[in-house]
Amino acid sequence: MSLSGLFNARWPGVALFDLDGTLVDSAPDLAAAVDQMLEHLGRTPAGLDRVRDWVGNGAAILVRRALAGKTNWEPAEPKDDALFKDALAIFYHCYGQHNGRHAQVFEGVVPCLAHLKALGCRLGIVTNKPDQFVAPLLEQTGLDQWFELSIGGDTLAVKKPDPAPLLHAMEQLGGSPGTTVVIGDSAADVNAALAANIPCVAVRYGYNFGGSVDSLGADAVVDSLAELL
Ligand SMILES: O=C(O)COP(=O)(O)O
Ligand SMILES: [Mg+2]
Repeated sequence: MSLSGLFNARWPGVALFDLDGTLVDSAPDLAAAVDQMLEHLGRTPAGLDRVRDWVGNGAAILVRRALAGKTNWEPAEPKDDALFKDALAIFYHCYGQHNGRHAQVFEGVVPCLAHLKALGCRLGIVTNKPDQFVAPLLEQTGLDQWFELSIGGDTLAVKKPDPAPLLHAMEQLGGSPGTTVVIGDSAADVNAALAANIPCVAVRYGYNFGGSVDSLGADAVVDSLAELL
């Protein structure tokens, strides 16, 4: 379906946005916190380019990947559990200090949100970022004014790619699969949208674990949210 076809059939409806890698380039702050955690544990820092590829499945998996030094982390041995718990606690502490410091709203985001709002759409965020970091980041970046609802990584018992957070947000905002669109940057978003049977737009400028978003099965793929205008 064309982009305009996808949207004209749905608006005014509900738009559910991913946060990290879609609305906000938060990887510099996440990388600073991951590297501080690794250094605290006596390990070599991973650096922004690697950490960017580890973002999108929530903080626990980000920390697992950082400890393993790779995206496809192996399930931890039982002996690693204490290390993982320590590492996660250190990460939360460090990210609490870095969250929002260098984060930038991506180009095209604000005009898109303004346009959808003017059409009467109801806007929500569905992110895997831990709940406690979501509101501070939205306030810091000024994005809080646009959204009626945000679902964080621990609002429900499951995260994307499980469809439940999208379905929950859609229902809260009075939408249905026929009047809702998901906008995200990674396989977690596209797979959640496919499982929820909600159309999905993928952005190319985000993280997506270092891979291309073109073949994930999104209904449309864009280089900027300004293309949705
Ligand atoms: O914390 C993360 O993994 C990022 O979450 P998001 O891409 O779902 O916003
Ligand atoms: Mg994302």
